Amino acid sequence: MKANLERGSFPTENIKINISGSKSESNRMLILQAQFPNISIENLSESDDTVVLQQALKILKGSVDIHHAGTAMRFLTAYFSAKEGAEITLTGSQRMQERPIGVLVNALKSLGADIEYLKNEGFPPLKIKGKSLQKREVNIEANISSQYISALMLIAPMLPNGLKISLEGKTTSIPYIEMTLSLLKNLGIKGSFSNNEIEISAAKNVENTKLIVESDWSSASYFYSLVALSENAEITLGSFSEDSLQGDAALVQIYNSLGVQTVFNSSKKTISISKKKIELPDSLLLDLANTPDLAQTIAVTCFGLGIGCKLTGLHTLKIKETDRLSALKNELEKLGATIQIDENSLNLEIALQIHPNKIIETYQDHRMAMAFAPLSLKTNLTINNAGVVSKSYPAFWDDFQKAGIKCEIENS
Ligand SMILES: O=C(O)C1=C[C@@H](OP(=O)(O)O)[C@@H](O)[C@H](O)C1
Ligand SMILES: C=C(OP(=O)(O)O)C(=O)O
Repeated sequence: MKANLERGSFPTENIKINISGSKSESNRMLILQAQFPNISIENLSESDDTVVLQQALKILKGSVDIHHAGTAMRFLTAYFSAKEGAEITLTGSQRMQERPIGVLVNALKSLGADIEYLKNEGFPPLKIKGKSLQKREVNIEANISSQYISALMLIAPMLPNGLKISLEGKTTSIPYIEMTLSLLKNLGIKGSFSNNEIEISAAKNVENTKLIVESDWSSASYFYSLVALSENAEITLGSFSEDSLQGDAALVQIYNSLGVQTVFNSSKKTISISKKKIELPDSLLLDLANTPDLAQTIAVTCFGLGIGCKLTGLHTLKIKETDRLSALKNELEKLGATIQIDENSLNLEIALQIHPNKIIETYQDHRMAMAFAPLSLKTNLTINNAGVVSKSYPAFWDDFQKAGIKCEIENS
């Protein structure tokens, strides 16, 4: 499937788009609901990553293919390890088999888990035999992926004595750890996170609780980019609130410096984002270690605006759906950008023009497709394998068209 995007101006009248639930919140809540079936969940994410996790939680024995879903892979590895009677082979896409999981597997093994590598040491597929994990203390390297830490936190209530997790090195993607802690606390489970130490209590049951998933701020980023690249547009997005659990709500501040103003309507749970005329910086300097999923959106917005950016804290990007730093460099260069990357940063220079009619490759990464789409306000472009968006945002192309973007979807 290809998306052919025709250069067009984004209309100024108010458009309302409802974005589905956050995949990060949804996938945590599903793991908690598997432990506490009296929890109900509203506004669950429609993402492939959530659907695949929900399906996997229905079985206790057999084989599960979680495709490209990182959180599902990491959370299920921990969950099945601690689930007595589980006998599961956990595998995923070719790329998933290249995304490291050794740090989490070692931590679980040190707690007593029975996990075997079926191909390469340190990587999926895994064979897991669930059992009661008796130990209560674990050390883990914290600078590779916060998902390993959230995975341990999510199973802590299942352990007889809860869990004390000591984090080693510089912790990355911290807001995702805080999100996990907040969700546990919402259920009345005791927990704390300070000075590189996390403690979570055991819990046999929790009160009947309705959890409402806030919509996905990472998905909202593509509309922020659209508004930033427009002449004069306003768009209303639901359902969002000012006290989000998602670190990517940092968009509000980041895009403010790119000329996008956000107004919260707390009674309707919506945000209205609109273009305001400001003097743009020549170059934007940002550390994205807390918000790695925004890196592609921001780099492409800066390129489209004709400003530079220096983005740091990007050391986790190489092990995501693709090597996102190389993918960004390749595709932005096609469009005329001058860009340097290293292990953890990206430097984009000011571009004076954008080459038209280019074909953007997506590297099986949903965020490559969605991050480049708003550039259609500046040039004609084609996005290859545009269906990748379903990993986090299946309705993306429909919503994009609803927003007034001229887009022809070619099924091939
Ligand atoms: O816990 C989560 O829901 C996530 C954590 C982040 O990963 P890392 O901690 O690996 O950076 C983020 O990139 C991913 O999309 C979702
Ligand atoms: C990195 C991502 O997801 P995951 O690691 O869960 O596959 C993402 O959605 O950008």
